[in-house]
Amino acid sequence: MWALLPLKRFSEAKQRLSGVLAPGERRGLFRAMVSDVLTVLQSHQGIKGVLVVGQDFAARDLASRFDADFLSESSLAVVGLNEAVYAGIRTLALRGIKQVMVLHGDLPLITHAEVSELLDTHCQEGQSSVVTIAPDKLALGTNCLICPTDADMTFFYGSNSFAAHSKSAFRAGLQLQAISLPGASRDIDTPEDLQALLRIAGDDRAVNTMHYLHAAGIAARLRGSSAAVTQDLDEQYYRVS
Ligand SMILES: Nc1nc2c(ncn2[C@@H]2O[C@H](COP(=O)(O)OP(=O)(O)OP(=O)(O)O)[C@@H](O)[C@H]2O)c(=O)[nH]1
Ligand SMILES: O=C(O)[C@H](O)COP(=O)(O)O
Repeated sequence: MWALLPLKRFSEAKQRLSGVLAPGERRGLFRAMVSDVLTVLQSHQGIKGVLVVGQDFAARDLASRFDADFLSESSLAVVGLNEAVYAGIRTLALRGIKQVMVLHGDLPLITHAEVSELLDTHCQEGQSSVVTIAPDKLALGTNCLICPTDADMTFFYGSNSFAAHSKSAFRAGLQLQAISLPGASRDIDTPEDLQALLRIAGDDRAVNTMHYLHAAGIAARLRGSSAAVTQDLDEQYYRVS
């Protein structure tokens, strides 16, 4: 099992946080969140390697710091996230890697135990015919997805991608499993997500991200902001197949 981490140009990352973060802060936060994800992946025995598919030097640099392989999008004729994911999976397939976990860089709360749970769930169901998805907290997006690298999957990252990937798995003749993972379900897209992160992070979760948010003064600024309305969603555990 390899992990595939698509990363867009750092200067363009996290646009939805533009209202509360300066451009440099968005880059800094993105870098810290990706570092948290790479820390978990690199220390996990079940993940044999990580391939970063990226667009700029910042992504290449981060990949090399975490001993991940790097695939430059400029060397490929691809446009956008879905084509980048497809190209990354093809690259892994050509190397003889059979299974891939695609995940996003904005999941600083993902834990080692959650990766284990995702892998165990996927592996116990005959890996070659199953797609396993850990969606976001509203079960709309696709935060982590495991599939065989030779699966005939079309990718639909964007709005409502969880439903679209479920259909894609069905069309490819694969069984879909969905698993709710509290940390991995919390991608950090909006100011409200950042507020929630500041409330719930702790222990050994999101270490780089929390350090950055405090060091850059963002935590203090956001905590003082009365504008943000925060609403915690149930972190209820569910599993469907
Ligand atoms: N390699 C690659 N990764 C991408 C591309 N577009 C998005 N990503 C990555 O895919 C994940 C989801 O991306 P988006 O939701 O589009 O962007 P975001 O930066 O998380 O948030 P917004 O800018 O607020 O939309 C992030 O980890 C991005 O870095 C792309 O064109 N190429
Ligand atoms: O399909 C998805 O899950 C989205 O492309 C993920 O990105 P976001 O959660 O950062 O919007």
